[in-house]
Amino acid sequence: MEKICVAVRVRPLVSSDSVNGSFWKVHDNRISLHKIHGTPLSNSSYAFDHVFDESCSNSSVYEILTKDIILAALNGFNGTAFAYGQTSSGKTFTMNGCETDPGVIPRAVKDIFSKIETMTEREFLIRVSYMEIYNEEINDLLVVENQKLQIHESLERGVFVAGLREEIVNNAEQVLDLLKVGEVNRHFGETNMNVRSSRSHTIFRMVIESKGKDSDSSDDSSISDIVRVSVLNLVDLAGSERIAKTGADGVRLKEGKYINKSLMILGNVINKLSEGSKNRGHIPYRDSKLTRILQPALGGNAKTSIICTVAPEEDHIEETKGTLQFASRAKRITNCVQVNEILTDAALLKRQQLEIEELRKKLQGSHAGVLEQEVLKLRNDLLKYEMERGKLEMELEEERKSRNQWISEQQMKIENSSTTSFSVSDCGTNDNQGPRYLRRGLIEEYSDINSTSQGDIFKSPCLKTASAFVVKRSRNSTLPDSSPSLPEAFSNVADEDMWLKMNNGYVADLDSLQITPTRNIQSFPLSDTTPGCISQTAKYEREVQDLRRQLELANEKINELERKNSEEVPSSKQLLGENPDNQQETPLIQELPMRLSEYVENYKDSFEEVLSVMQRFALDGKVSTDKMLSTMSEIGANLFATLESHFSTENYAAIREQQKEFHERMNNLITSLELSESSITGNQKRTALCSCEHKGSGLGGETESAYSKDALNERCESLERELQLLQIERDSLLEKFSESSDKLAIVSSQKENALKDLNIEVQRRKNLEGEVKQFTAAFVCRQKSLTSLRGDLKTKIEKWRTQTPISVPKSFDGQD
Ligand SMILES: Nc1ncnc2c1ncn2[C@@H]1O[C@H](COP(=O)(O)OP(=O)(O)OP(=O)(O)O)[C@@H](O)[C@H]1O
Repeated sequence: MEKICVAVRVRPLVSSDSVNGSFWKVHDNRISLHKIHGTPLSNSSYAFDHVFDESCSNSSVYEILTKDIILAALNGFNGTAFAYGQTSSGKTFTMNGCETDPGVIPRAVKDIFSKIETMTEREFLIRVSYMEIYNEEINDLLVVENQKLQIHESLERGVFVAGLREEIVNNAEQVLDLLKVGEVNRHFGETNMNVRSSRSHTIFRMVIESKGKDSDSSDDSSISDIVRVSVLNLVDLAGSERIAKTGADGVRLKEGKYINKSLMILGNVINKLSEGSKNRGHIPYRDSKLTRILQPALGGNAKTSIICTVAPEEDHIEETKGTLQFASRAKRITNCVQVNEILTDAALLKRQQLEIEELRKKLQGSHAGVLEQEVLKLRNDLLKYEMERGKLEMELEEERKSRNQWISEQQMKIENSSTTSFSVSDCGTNDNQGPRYLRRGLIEEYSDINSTSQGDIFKSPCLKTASAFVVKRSRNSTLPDSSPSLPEAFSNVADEDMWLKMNNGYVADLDSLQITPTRNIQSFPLSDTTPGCISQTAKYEREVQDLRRQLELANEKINELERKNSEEVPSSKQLLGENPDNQQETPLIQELPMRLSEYVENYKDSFEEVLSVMQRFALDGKVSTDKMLSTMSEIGANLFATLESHFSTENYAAIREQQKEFHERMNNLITSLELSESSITGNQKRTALCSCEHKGSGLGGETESAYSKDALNERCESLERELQLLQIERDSLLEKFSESSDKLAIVSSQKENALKDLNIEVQRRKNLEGEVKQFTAAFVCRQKSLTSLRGDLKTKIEKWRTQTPISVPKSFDGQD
């Protein structure tokens, strides 16, 4: 922001008006109105940037006031210097000067060219135009025909006078010559106040274009393609005038009115501008052509200096005061000054290339490629981990399956072992003399038992229970003498198993039987330190012992019944013998023990076969406890039915009642046994699970499995841990992948934007190239037409010279 530089210049006294001398005194940059004898008047002192007194030369005015603006114009700043003041105050003298003291304009012209010569690093193109605003019409002072030109405005050129001739000049002389031409065409008129009064506002304009000279360096060349374009306006305004003083009439009066009107509008513009940006409101630039053309100089982009010329005479005090007030207001105006640079097509192209290069660098700088590679690597890693994870999951699944299978097998075994824990009396003897033998067995299914011939099945109440042992009579073999005798009872099942293990399954007491263990002897852990396991096992053992006791009681009952039965048989026989109706049954009753014995003997093998089948089914897991029990009940019922058919006596009816009662009791006992078994089974399952989970708790044949199960568990846990780690790693990778994807998306969008910009720039470049071609073609065409016109003009001049006796002025000679 830069304030307008305002100076006041006091014209020397004109001889005819200088009787009373100057009423204005100049001191430094202050001008004051004095009385005739030098007494200062109040409220009549004005200060400005510069005040030039009467003795000041044009040289000083130029040097102090306008030289900087002129030189700034060479560096790309717009500049305006104009003279304002009443008529005959010395404006034209200041701007144009005289031969002995050239004014601002000729000095500026000379200075510009002399300065250009020193600025060897740049090359200049200077165009000059000269116009006047006469009666509010714009005339071209360099081309007489160009009258009443119009003002236009465009983005590229701003406000400009269309059709105004602009001469390209190479030196000061050329310009001065043009000035002379303009002076010839300018409107002057004689008034009472000035014999050569300017009747128009003149604007001498120099358009200075410059650019750095070409250099080898690419950077310098890009700078050199930046063209500075500045407009220097040197304005000589027409002076305000009072009609009464000037005595103007007719044309002069009309001129005067236009002059005053335009000056008044200029004053208004200055007033508005001096009010500051907040209060200025609308600036009436368009109210006159003068203000319109000077718009950039007034509050716009230009360095502006105003020289206000005043007449020192007493007669012009009021006009001088008006001028000083105008100057005071102008002093408050601030312009926004900046270098005007435009880009040539080449510069534009180079700048675009630079921008493209910058975009490329930006793209490279964004590490898009690196990120893409990183993302690719992460994707590969992720894929690899996913594959590994899948593999591990499959392995884990297999491990789980095998573990579950193992556990179910173990549970099944445990269940089987528990569901068949009941006692069996030795069915292989019919003399009731054999030892009571407590045994646990494995019986699960008896699916084919029904298909077996019922007649071949040993139908005995004893078969309600089953043994895990194949019991065979070793008819032709003798047991070793060293066979141990079976203890009456075991404290627990483990002891029992241990005993069997140690004695290879042979029992000396069962001298007529060979007992072969058909299962792996399974035991429950003695060394199980798990409290839950201990308690469960102990409970289980207690329940088993209770059941054993109950069964022993039941067996005793059965024995007793059988004994009673045998005692009753003689009396029955007696009864049968006395009763002739029963004669047919007597031999049967008499033969009963023998036949029963035979019966038992005959079906012994069948019974063993049944047991064998049951044993096999049990081992194959085909027999359920329910089915086994129901089959046994059926066998028992058949046996009773057989006995009933043989002993249909009243006594036997009582025995039968007792047997029925026994049968019911047995059923009840079996029911309670089943309930206890299911309870035990549940406990055993839990016990087994506890045992499995407890490291090192396996015993006997199961120890290895237990250890392998532990290993499996450890392996599973390890795999699960690895899986968790992999999942964490995978999540981390996914997170990284997500972040990278986000970055990639951003970079991609940047890349897309950059590419879009690139395309736009390329398109712009193409358009510009097209425009350059068009302009070049138009320029060539124009040059051709110019050459043609010059040729015609030359011909005409030659013709004119030859035809007219008047000598043609030299200035029209030649190319001009
Ligand atoms: N500083 C000066 N030194 C010597 N003579 C001057 C000076 N200023 C003006 N004059 C003379 O005063 C006369 C009027 O000056 P000039 O024509 O420059 O006034 P003007 O302001 O341009 O008038 P107008 O507005 O009517 O054109 C001229 O004869 C001029 O030579």
